Amino acid sequence: MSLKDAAEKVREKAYAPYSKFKVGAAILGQDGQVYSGCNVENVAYPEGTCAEAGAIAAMVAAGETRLTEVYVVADSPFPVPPCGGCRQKLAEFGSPGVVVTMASADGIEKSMTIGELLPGAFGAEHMEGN
Ligand SMILES: O=c1ccn([C@H]2C[C@H](O)[C@@H](CO)O2)c(=O)[nH]1
Ligand SMILES: [Zn+2]
Repeated sequence: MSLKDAAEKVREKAYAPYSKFKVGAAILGQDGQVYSGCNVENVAYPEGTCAEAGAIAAMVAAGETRLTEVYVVADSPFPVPPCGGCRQKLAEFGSPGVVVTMASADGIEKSMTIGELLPGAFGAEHMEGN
């Protein structure tokens, strides 16, 4: 299944009774497998998790820790970029050149790399010597 199809399919499973904003994310692992996740909200609002985090958790649980492509879709009039926390999470497992495609519900797409989404990222190199 394509990343687009996987993201659209998992978006239908999103649990978003509070924001009513359903998001689906699919990532391609270096192993060639597609991993997907949706946002899962909670009545204690800060405990909700993003779609990207769910997809990353599925990938790591399957034993893969590198991602090579990302697709995110939301029920929005225009493509929605990952939140700040998800940018950092994506940067943990993907190189700066990895392309993140964001899509609106009616198929408008915008692509940016992880490096563009998170310039000047905090990384392991900043902790050298510790
Ligand atoms: O890239 C994004 C942006 C938002 N959300 C979720 C979090 C929350 O459940 C809802 C509204 O912010 O959308 C994601 O899953 N991914
Ligand atoms: Zn997020």
